[in-house]
Amino acid sequence: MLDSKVEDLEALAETCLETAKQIKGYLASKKLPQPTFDQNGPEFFPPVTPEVDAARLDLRAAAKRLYDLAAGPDDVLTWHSYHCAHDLNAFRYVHRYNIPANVPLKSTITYPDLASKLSLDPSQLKQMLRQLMAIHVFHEPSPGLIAHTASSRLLTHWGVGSFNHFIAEDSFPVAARVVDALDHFGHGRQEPNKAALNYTFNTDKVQYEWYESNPAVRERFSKIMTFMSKAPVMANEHVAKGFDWAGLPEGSVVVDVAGNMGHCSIPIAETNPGIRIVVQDLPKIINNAKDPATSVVPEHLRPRFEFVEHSFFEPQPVKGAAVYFLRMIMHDYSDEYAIKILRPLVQAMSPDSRIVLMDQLMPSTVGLLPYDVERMMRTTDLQMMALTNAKERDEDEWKDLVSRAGEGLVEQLFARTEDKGRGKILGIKNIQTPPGSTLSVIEVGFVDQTKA
Ligand SMILES: C[S@@+](CC[C@H](N)C(=O)[O-])C[C@H]1O[C@@H](n2cnc3c(N)ncnc32)[C@H](O)[C@@H]1O
Repeated sequence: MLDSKVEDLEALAETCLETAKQIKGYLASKKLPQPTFDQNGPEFFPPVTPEVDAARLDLRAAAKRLYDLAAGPDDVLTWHSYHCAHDLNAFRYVHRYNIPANVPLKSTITYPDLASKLSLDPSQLKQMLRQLMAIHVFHEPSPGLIAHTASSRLLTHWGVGSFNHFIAEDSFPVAARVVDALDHFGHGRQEPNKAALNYTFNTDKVQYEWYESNPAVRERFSKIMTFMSKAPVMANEHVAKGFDWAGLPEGSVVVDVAGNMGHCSIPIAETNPGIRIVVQDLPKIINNAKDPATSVVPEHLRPRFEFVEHSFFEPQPVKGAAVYFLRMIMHDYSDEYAIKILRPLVQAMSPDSRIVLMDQLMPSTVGLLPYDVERMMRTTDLQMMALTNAKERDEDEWKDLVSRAGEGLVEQLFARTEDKGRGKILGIKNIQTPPGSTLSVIEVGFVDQTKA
């Protein structure tokens, strides 16, 4: 990984050259296409070896640092921020008026023709699209003619397009109101319905309830979730690798708490034939999950899956499960509410039950992770604040959360054991980050206080 302290222009340029050669050479040796902005190029960077992936991360980090140093200290404060604000605005315009689908894929269109097709003002259309052309989204093969690039073509992709649409239309206005929301509701509020989303849309509903009453947003969000669960950094396959599922006794029950359609438990069930899965979620989701027409669980696994309506704020009906598994749930909630979700689980646990959390593990400071990985994690952290007053957590924050969730409950649970649970607390037993995953697997159970 590129040393986050390197500032020497030549050293950075050398990293760029070395890694560029490594990547180009690898792609050529595998007869894979070279990166291009051309609309006929590949939609996504092809899957490569972990070494080439690491070279890509170094190249991006070095090139970005080189760019920033060459630009000077004022640029990030002035032009960079200026560009970001208006790029997002232009993306919003592009989605609002369905421009990507109306630019021909194999030919070009003039500004007046596209404007007349969509009842837009040709001059404003040109202003907006030319802003995006600077970042390789649409281009003009000759003056006045609009054509797609690889990126603008992807705006019509079900997953990437929905992601970009959600950022521009649904997140950008909310992000702009975070500070206003803090002023309005007060700093450090824990309630998930006193966040910037609530301030922006003047609603008391929490994020998911609000999406329920806005089908277009819900649709975009659910497409993003599906798309992200296929993205290599968040792929379901990592679930099977981060915890010793095979070490659970035959017939063990794993409760996938707020497991949506049960997609994350598929790799667990697939690789561990002795495990039964109970997927819990809200009624509408469970209806879809159960329905063979919409189920995502392969038919041969269905006999080992049970789908149950259950709100995680209520007492947990499955007692003494081997594992209570929560993927991407804690990061939706502030500490106060995350504890309200964890405590019913602790009350249902037996002494050897575990809670397995799968979420981001934030680095303890900045610069410890590859630049782009850290950027993704920090931006997600702020997105959580904007949506529900929540956050991503580092190891100390996870430890603190977990031990508070167990306070006062451990003694009752161990009442029938010889040592009465003396000196035990709910704590972290292990943390693993599967290679290539931005989510870590945090194993929680009863541990000796002295070892926590
Ligand atoms: C970010 S998704 C995570 C889904 C799944 N665990 C995954 O990793 O893909 C959050 C899930 O929490 C569910 N949810 C929201 N509020 C809930 C509640 N009170 N009780 C149970 N599930 C809830 C949503 O329906 C959604 O399926």
